[in-house]
Amino acid sequence: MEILRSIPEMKAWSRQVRQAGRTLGFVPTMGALHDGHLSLVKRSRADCDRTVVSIFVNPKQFGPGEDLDTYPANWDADRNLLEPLGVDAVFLPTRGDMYPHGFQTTVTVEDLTGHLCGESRPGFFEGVTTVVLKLFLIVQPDTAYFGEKDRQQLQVIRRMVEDLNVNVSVVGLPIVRDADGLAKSSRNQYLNPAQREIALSLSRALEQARQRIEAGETDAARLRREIEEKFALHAETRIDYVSVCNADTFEELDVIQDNVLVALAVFVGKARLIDNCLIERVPCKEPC
Ligand SMILES: Nc1ncnc2c1ncn2[C@@H]1O[C@H](COP(=O)(O)OP(=O)(O)OP(=O)(O)O)[C@@H](O)[C@H]1O
Ligand SMILES: CC(C)(CO)[C@@H](O)C(=O)[O-]
Ligand code: BAL
Repeated sequence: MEILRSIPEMKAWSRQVRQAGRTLGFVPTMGALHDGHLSLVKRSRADCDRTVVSIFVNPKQFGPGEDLDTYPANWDADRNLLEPLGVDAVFLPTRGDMYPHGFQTTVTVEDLTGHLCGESRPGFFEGVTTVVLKLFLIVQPDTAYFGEKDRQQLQVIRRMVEDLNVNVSVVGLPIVRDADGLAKSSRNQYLNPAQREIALSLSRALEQARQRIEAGETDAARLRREIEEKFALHAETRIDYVSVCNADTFEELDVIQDNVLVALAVFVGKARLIDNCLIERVPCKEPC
């Protein structure tokens, strides 16, 4: 497994892959890897001749007071997870190389970022799209892999790729969970055992919401309220948002309809956790 620490090294490696006529899959991450990341890597390995993973904790997507300085990092553990999977290269750029003195360009995707995480984390998606476009231009992959846990991020990146004619296919992959339902997340490392138990409320609330929708609930406001009430029970939780929205535009719904996303962001202790559930078809009210 090649360890590429500079942008010129990464570009040269990628050029060789392309010149040899091989396809290149890319998995961008912020490290502290878990089975969610590894599912993206495995899919890239299955689809592409070569796979590169980047690990870069991107300061531009963290707001003031967020956890940039404490974000979990463990390069040795990450390396031990990636090597046995047959990853060909890991790109580990430095902050100074990615954002040298004088850097002043930002990529903005407009409407899609006005909801959910974009609304509660101002500047977050500009940080994400700016770094992802930079990474795409440096790595020059054929295909890039992202998780549905960050569904809004996935759709924002798809929009950017479409709008800017970026020559990368974007693949979204399902949320990987622990056996008890908790969505894998690097920030789960912040949770103590009691908080981890409380964090299960996210996936449980989403599962109950799915059941309510499948049983015919159409009132989005009532469903939001029911979910919010579940979290009111826990002193250690603070809701960032509860959304019942269109899964592609992220506009809030009044009446639940096909392609609905129920999405949550909740602080458990200092960990801000997100999770979601997509329901493509809701039951018909009238005979259909
Ligand atoms: N549970 C998961 N299932 C599938 N993909 C995931 C999962 N968790 C993260 N990913 C994906 O891995 C990629 C890198 O994400 P990132 O490094 O931010 O990890 P994370 O666990 O989401 O971190 P955080 O705890 O900060 O939210 C993203 O495309 C993200 O959607
Ligand atoms: C896509 C990404 C690697 C950009 O920093 C990050 O937002 C993430 O890990 O989801
Ligand atoms: N997976 C999203 C990265 C972040 O929360 O900054």
